Amino acid sequence: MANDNQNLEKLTAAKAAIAFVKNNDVVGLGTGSTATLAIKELAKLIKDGLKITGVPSSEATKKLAISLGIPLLELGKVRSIDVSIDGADEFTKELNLIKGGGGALFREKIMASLSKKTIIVTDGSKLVEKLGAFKVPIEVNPNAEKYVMIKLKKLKGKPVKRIENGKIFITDNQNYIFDTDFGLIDDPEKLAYELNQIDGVLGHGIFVNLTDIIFMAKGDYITSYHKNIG
Ligand SMILES: O=C(CO)[C@H](O)[C@H](O)COP(=O)(O)O
Repeated sequence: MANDNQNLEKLTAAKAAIAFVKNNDVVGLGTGSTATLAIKELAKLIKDGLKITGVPSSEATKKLAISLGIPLLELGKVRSIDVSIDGADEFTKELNLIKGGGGALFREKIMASLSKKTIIVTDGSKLVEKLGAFKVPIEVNPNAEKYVMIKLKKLKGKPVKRIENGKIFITDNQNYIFDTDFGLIDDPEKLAYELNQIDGVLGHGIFVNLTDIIFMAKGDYITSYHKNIG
């Protein structure tokens, strides 16, 4: 459970990202508590006259955006997104991420892939030296449950099917999530590639080469991490 300081940090990071949204932009709307704060800030600007079209990355975000009166386009119908704002469960200074704590990783990855600029917003607890303390969420078609389990174990993963409130967690795409412990991950790009090769895996929470800027707020300070374009 986030404490008050963490909530304040999330809001600070969210506000820093909102400054990148311009009039008439198509804006990718992330999922989770930090993205929610960004979406609420965006809604305030819309009330003050900013014109944008949002693209939600989950059914929960869609519901929130509709309740705030944000005009929307479906993710599957857009060719390009100007800027997207989302949270993360872990990140490194190389701008590699683990996402999917909320189970929205597949649509979040499509959103990031369509985005000209992807901005990640976090409180001070998400920066790590190496990814992997947070178990990698993997979205699995139920028909491939046992097959994918075997494949993940071959990759030295320890998958656990996600349960929430005593029930099997079902994603917006009607799939399972396997939270998978790979230990600390030396080569996220390699693991991402290997997971992509498994039939029955719709997506996974390792995001490599998909982020442009990360705003992390810690206490009174905000730090930004930028993609190395040199
Ligand atoms: O990937 C996500 C949802 O699938 C979230 O962005 C991630 O879990 C971070 O959430 P929060 O901002 O609540 O800490």
